[in-house]
Amino acid sequence: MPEYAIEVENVVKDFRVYHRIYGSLKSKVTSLAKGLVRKEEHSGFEIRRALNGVSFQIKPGEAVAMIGSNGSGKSTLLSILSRVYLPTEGEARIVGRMMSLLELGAGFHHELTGNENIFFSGAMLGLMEEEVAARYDSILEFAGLDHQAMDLPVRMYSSGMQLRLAFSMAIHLDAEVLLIDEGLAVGDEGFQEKCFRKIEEFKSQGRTILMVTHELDHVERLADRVLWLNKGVLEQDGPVDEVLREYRRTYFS
Ligand SMILES: Nc1ncnc2c1ncn2[C@@H]1O[C@H](COP(=O)(O)OP(=O)(O)OP(=O)(O)O)[C@@H](O)[C@H]1O
Repeated sequence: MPEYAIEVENVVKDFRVYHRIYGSLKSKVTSLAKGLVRKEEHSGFEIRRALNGVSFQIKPGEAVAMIGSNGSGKSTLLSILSRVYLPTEGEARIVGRMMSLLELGAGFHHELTGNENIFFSGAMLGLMEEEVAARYDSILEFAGLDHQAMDLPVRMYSSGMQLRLAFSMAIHLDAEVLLIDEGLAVGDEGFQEKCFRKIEEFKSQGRTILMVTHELDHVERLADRVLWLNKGVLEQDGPVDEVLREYRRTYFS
C-alpha cells in the first residue's frame, strides 16, 4: 500500500480574470494611446490567486473533510486533484483509482445515455466490460433508477438523478480515492442517509475520501480529519473536534 493516497505540495493556482470592456473600441484605443488606462488593464486581465502554497498528505483509508468560507479555494483544489486544472506551481498527486464527484454532473458525458456513461467510466477506471456488467444491477438499485432512465441521455436527468447515478457509480466501480464536492447536499434525506452508510463502508474498506462541505454535521459524522482553507491558505489541518471548535469560534461566535 502506498504511504499516501493524496499528496499536495506547495500548490499555487492563479486564474486570469478578464476585464470587461466598456465603451467603444475607439474610446478604448484613444485612452490607451493617451496613457489613461493602468498597465494591467492594457493586457485585459488581472491575476486572482485562488490557492497560495497549500500542502498536505492524506493516507489510504482516511476520510478528510475540507471546509472554509465561500471563495477560499476548496473547489479549485479538488479540480486540480481531479485534473480539471493544472496547478500554476507545485504538485498534486493521487495514488490509486480516483473518481470525483465535482459540481454536479461534471464527470458525465451529457450526450451519452446513463448506460453508456456507466461503461465509459468503468473503462476509465480500468475495469473490463464484464466487470462493469457484473456491477450494473447494483449500480441501478442503489441509485434507484430504472432501465428506462438508463437509455436516456444524461442531459435529460434531473440534478437528483445525476447525483444518484454519479454516487452509485463511484462506490460500485471500485474507486480507491473518492473526491466529493458538496455533492451530498443535493440529494433528499433518504438518499443522503444511504450515501452516509456507503461512505462509512467505503472507509472501513481502507479507501480514501476527500470531501468539500459546508455542512459541519456531515463533517462530524464522516470525517477523521479536517482541512480548513482560508483565502487560499491552509489555516488548520487536524482532528475534527479541534478544527471545528476553532472554526466555529471564528465564524459563529
Ligand atoms: N475559473 C475561474 N476563473 C477565475 N477565478 C476563479 C475561477 N474559479 C475560481 N475562481 C476564484 O478562485 C477563488 C476560489 O474559488 P473556489 O470556487 O475554489 O472557492 P470555494 O472555497 O470552493 O468556494 P465555495 O464555498 O463558494 O464553493 C475565488 O476567488 C473564485 O472567484
